[in-house]
Amino acid sequence: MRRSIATVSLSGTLEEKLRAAARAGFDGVEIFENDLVASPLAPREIRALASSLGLGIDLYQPFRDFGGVTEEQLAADLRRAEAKFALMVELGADTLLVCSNTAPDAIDDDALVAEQLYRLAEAARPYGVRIAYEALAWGTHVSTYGHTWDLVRRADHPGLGVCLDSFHVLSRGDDPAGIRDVPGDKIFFLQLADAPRMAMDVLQWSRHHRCFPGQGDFDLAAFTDHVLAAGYDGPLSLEVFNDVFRAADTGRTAADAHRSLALLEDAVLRRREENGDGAPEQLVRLPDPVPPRRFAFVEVAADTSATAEARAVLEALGFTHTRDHRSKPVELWEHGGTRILLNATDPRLGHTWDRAAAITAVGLDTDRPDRALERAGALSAPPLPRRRDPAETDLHAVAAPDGTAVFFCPDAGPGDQAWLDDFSAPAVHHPRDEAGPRLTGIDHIGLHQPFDQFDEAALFYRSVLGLSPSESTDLAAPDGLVRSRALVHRASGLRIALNVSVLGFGEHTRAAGGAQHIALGCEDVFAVAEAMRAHGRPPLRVPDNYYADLAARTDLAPATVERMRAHGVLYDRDPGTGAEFWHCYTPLLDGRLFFEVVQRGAGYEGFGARNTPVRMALHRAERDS
Ligand SMILES: O=C(O)c1ccc(O)c(O)c1
Ligand SMILES: [Mg+2]
Repeated sequence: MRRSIATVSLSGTLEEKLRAAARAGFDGVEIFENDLVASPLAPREIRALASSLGLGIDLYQPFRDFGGVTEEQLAADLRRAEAKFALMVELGADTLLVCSNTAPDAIDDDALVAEQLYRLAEAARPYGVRIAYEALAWGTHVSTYGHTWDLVRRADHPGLGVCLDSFHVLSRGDDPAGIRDVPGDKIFFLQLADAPRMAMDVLQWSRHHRCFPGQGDFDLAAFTDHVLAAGYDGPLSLEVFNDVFRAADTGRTAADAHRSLALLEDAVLRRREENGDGAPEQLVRLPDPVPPRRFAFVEVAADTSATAEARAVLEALGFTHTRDHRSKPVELWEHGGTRILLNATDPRLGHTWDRAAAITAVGLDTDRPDRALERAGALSAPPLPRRRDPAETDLHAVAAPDGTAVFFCPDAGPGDQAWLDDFSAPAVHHPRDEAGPRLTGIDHIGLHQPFDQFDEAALFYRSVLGLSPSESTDLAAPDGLVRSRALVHRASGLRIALNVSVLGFGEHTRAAGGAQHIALGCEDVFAVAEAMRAHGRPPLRVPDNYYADLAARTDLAPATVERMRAHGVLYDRDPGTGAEFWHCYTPLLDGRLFFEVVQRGAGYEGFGARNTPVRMALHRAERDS
């Protein structure tokens, strides 16, 4: 379908916004009055610029506080409207969004509002302008789409219809299914915004926390499906008021926005097919997601100064340096099927990331790397150019928003990873099942995100890899709130945890790229901790206070708590199922990266988040010492 975006959703000047929207692939824009008023460009020049960029101006907005006013006020409003209609003719915009009245003294009289809307539509007619009437969730008397439709029906003017905005409908908990009863040709415009669930004043929620579809908690596929079922075939237009996007890079946000609509269209299409409803042909299908099976590897870049320590820690965790890359200074470290690549000298080798990061790449075992790449491309994540020798495996990779390279590794079954041939034959022969504690694989990775890329990153992993996001939680770190959100592939158990400093500053921002981590699964966390100690790299020591609290709030036996204390093992339990979780941490490597060792009891789905503030305080103390 036609894809549009309101200029309020992007940072920058009007001109920058238009250019970014066009570059991201949008067909049209909603022009916000503020953006136009502040622009040095004349309306005709804006129209010409938009047109040269291939953008239509699908809507002009907002026209506020109309309807339910005195006759005297109405005269002033109609005069104000005439000026906007004339402006819209210059702009080449034919739809004006009129918001429901939010003035405290608005008159609660439907007959009066309907009559005034009729007069407005009648005044717009000579200009070729139509009126799309939108219920703001905080409108004084008109706050629901059902009410706007009543009024529009009552006014009965061909140039008057409703504008549906998903935020205003879903934030109030209104049932969107009733939209199906509105005639499609009376739905003049559709605005889409998602939002995280928040218990707060709806105006503040709307003005600061909207996000793109797929980034929040609303079911926008169902919402959009209702609107299409009503017969609407106009633009899908994003209208997102968001404090972070207002400050973020315009081009990135536009690309993120466009990706969200591609994902939404695909979700609506699949939903309609599942329900046996016909899918309108304007809906574009994405290539199916290719489920990742497991982490093939995680690549860690360590500055030369940190490589010796990185090696020592990997050894203490039970890894063996088995092979070297044939053309790059990359070491392969293995423990059974768990693999870490240590990029020992040049962290930027062959990749294009633009910021120092401890985890520079992840490899995912996938059935069909070609299809995974195709889906990524359809979601505006183009293949990453790579330097490689002709003889080397042509691994497909895309860049995540923070620059982490995501490799799709062909996986024809255990032991058949072609990319391993790019490494020397094993230098030393290692028996497959060494004595010592067993790691069971990479349980998850934790990627700290730049302040303005958190929602974008979550949508990237969700859409490109088909992972399911959890709700985000805020954790009180020693120098600021850290927001955390997990993305999980339910069938394979592949997990990625994203973190961000909520206010954009704090220890994790000062340290280049923030602290990232690799969590290794095991069957016996105490045995791994013991082996780490034996190798001179014991887990971080956890304060006694933690264990005193643990003993007080759980029924763990004193001897068990003492054993945890002795090994630096932390604990969590799912309050619902009682499933348990044990974990311990290494110190920070190079101030940027740590390893975690986790033991998941059956059915435990979390990450021990309640212990994260303790861990952050420990790492901070260590860094400051
Ligand atoms: O927050 C507002 O005032 C506002 C204005 C125009 C809209 O379309 C909207 O959804 C909200
Ligand atoms: Mg709106």
